Amino acid sequence: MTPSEYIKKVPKAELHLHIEGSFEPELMFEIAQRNKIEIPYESIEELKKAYQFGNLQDFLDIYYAGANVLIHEQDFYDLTMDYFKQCAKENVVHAEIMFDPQTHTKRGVEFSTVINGIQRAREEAEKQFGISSLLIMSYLRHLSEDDAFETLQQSLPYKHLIKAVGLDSSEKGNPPSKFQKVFEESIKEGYIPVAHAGEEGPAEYIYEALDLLKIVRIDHGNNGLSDPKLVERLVEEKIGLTVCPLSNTALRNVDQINNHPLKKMLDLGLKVTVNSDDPAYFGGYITENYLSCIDALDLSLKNVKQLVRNSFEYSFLSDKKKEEFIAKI
Ligand code: HPA
Ligand SMILES: [Zn+2]
Repeated sequence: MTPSEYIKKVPKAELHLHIEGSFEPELMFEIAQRNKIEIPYESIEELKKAYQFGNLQDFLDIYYAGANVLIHEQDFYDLTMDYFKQCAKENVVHAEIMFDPQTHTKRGVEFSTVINGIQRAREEAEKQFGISSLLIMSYLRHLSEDDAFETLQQSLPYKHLIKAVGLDSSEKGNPPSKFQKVFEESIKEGYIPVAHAGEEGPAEYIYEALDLLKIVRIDHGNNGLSDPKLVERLVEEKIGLTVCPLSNTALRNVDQINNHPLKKMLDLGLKVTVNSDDPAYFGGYITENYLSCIDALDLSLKNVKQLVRNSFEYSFLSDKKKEEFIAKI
């Protein structure tokens, strides 16, 4: 079997997916219409043409604007259900989904509206497709730590539905150290800590995420490669890295897919996984991310099997569940 044939069929897990980043233009237009919200594009085609990004901030501006049309519980259900339908098509059997409450609460949408819509879709996906999932509540790092504390408070009635906390949005100038206290408190509440680090920011931010936020998995982490001592530590401490190849090229953190460091990271013994990040904006869901790398980096079947295995190994599933899934790959 070729690596491409294998990846299309094998059951896999996705560990880095922003639900707001899976908002396809078709659904965005539909929801905008039913909520009577104007979007500044004439058509789906015109909107898609705007998806040209020079950096992370260019993307975030469009991503937050797109999320503006999400108002009702049903909107969050539809958004999440669309993602699960795609998972079912691609044989993604487990998904660890990030959501950004502040993107919505800042606009006056209740925390409960967001999480109830997402939760209903999770239950439906489990029932309809047998897909397992968990939630990572991500704090927006361009906002203040006090703001993140408020979000932590709002989440507490729903603690049983949320597995982990994350840190996303504009990385440069918003180091992990800014959120040390809220992560400490989040851990006390029982949330597992993860953070975006080393996507655009320096290796120093990865050290901060490890040492100050006590994170157990890093989202992206590419820029850690600039520091051999850090690489050694990440390997030794078995820190999972949720790498997102098509995101990296779309946001110009990597100039072209042929130069993506995924293979190098694997060869160094880093615990890398492949993920889609914001698939509606970056040109492909998880299978497409794998296929691009298989093609451009000439990944072997052994490489791809390792990546799929890592996607379960570095998930937040119980050891028993991990074993059950890994037995099927
Ligand atoms: O790729 C990303 N990076 C940082 N923050 C984000 N929020 C959504 N997607 C991203
Ligand atoms: Zn991300």
